[in-house]
Amino acid sequence: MNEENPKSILVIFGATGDLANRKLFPSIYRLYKNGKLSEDFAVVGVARRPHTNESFRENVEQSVKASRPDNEEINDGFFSHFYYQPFDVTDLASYQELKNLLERLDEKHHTEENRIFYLAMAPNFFGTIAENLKNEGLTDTKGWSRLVIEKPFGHDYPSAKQLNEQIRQAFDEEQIYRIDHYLGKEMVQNIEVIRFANAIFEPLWNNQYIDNIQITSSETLGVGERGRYYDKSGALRDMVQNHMLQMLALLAMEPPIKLNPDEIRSEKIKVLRALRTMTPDTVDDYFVRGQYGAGLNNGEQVEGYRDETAIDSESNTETFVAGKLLIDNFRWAGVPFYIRTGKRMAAKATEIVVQFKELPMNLYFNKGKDIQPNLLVIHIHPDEGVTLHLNAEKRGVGTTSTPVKLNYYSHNGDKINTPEAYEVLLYDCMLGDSTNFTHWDEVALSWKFVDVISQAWTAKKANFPNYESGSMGPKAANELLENDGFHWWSI
Ligand SMILES: NC(=O)C1=CN([C@@H]2O[C@H](COP(=O)(O)OP(=O)(O)OC[C@H]3O[C@@H](n4cnc5c(N)ncnc54)[C@H](OP(=O)(O)O)[C@@H]3O)[C@@H](O)[C@H]2O)C=CC1
Ligand SMILES: O=C1O[C@H](COP(=O)(O)O)[C@@H](O)[C@H](O)[C@H]1O
Repeated sequence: MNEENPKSILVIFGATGDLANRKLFPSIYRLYKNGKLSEDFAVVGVARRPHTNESFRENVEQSVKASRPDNEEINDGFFSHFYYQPFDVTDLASYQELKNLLERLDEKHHTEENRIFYLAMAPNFFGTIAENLKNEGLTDTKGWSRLVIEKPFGHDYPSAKQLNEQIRQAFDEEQIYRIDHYLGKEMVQNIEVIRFANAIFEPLWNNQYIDNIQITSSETLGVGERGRYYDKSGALRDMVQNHMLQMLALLAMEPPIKLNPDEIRSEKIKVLRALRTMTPDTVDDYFVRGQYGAGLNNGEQVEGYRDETAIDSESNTETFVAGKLLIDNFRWAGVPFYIRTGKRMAAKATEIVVQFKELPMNLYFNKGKDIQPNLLVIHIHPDEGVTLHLNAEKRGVGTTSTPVKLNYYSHNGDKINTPEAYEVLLYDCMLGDSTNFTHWDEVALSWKFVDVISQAWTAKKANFPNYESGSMGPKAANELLENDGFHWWSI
């Protein structure tokens, strides 16, 4: 295999759906345009709707064009790699037809019988598709076969375990690529580089020098069209179980002995194992839940969660979570990791703030007044970069200090050239690099941590709604930090 230009057929189950159209087709195009796909590739879309290759290619073209604001000319050759097969995943006959098609395309596109099966479909189909692919011989090729699975991977630990066992009947762990799109974000991948490639941070990266770490992922959008899924999920399962815990693990893990998937995972897993587990009685001391009411979103009046489409008018589902997590190991004992995520908040931003401890004694500057703590801010989205907050002399005012910021932005505002998370992850999968996908052990530990909290919350009805749309969440989320003498740094 050519490492730079992998040869494979990508089969997208759910090719007429939202994810395929908004994320996958534009990402495949970017890989093509950036020279990361060889000419030896094919994409086969499958779903029930009756498309021909031509009408499917028109759809792909529309979706790619919608993602390119600059009206650029798109080479027609790109679309000629796309094929469509009407397919019902529950009908075994469809798999034989697909097998025949893939064999023909292998010949035509020289794809060496390498296959990626991307399940962009409702999760209740994941197990069935995996089993049928194996039983009908689609994975029995001279090349490699990989399975990409979208979230949610289960609803809790028992359902995730059951799903995993079903999939493992057909695919080995090394063939399974569980997507967490946050792991494809440039600045999430940068966490390791910032930590392990800078002599100035790693010696300070522990409970002697760090006061607390804050991870915020706030959204301005509400639940939108996804009410049916979301009302059964909530922010804890939708964001905390996966994205938030993954970012925490990257921030807290020990340096891996090698930068390979197994070593990195093994360090992340140790962090998840060291998380202090909640009990039903302690959940309220460490976690805050919220649900948005009506309010303002970008200056416009918006309705509350319970009035949104497909949401129960008495829904107990949380659209906001804040939590204080403790990692009971040598490096992090006593350092709170605060997380917060929610919908319909004041800003769309994902940001990590590392707050360093104050100096033991302020000898010279701002005598008698507070000096600002040093902060390292990792901007994940929409800004991508790092800001270091320091104190410097206030010009011409002798021993008075003033806060200063050192900024590094990784893209110079040129968003179009920042790779999309899906583009990065698809390419990794084509290369067989599973570093930025979640291993079953990580998924299992994350569910076990989260399940205690969700069980406690299901058992006790909340007093919802408890935060206004357009705010930064319920008051209790601020109190969580204030009780420890901290506050959320604004994002
Ligand atoms: N959309 C997003 O931004 C995100 C989505 N995800 C996950 O990705 C997956 C897909 O989501 P999304 O694209 O939004 O879902 P959609 O509902 O938009 O798409 C579902 C797709 O499945 C196809 N489908 C449904 N039933 C069958 C069947 N029996 N046989 C064959 N095809 C079928 C549909 O096509 P047809 O009707 O033509 O059969 C459609 O292409 C889900 O697991 C979701 O949780 C994860 C993160 C973000
Ligand atoms: O996985 C999900 O993530 C999005 C937020 O992703 P981002 O890249 O825009 O930060 C969230 O809206 C969605 O509910 C959740 O399923």
